Amino acid sequence: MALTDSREKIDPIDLQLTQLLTQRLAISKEIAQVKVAEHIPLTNKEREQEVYARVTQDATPEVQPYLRTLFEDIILVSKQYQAHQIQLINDQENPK
Ligand SMILES: O=C(O)C(=O)C[C@]1(C(=O)O)C=C[C@@H](O)C=C1
Repeated sequence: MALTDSREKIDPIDLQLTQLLTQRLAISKEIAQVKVAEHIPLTNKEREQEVYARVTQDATPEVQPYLRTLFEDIILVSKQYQAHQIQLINDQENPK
């Protein structure tokens, strides 16, 4: 199969992933707002382990470690986004 054919198959998948990851980040932002309101820590390691277990459970052993790394990165970015949202809320509540 030609390289261009494979790349044409990847492109719509990237678009879907972008849409889904954007939705995921929007939910992450909602969670950040709840965390500020209810004084809950940003990181929940137990929840992260649950996510890794669920997303890898039906995967083949060959791709499992790659999915794990992907989701570690997704959660890392989710937490960076939450930290930024929390900072914005705190700045609004305590203007300098
Ligand atoms: O479930 C939460 O508490 C979240 O903030 C979401 C999320 C995630 O992106 O999946 C992010 C940070 C936590 O450490 C665990 C999970």
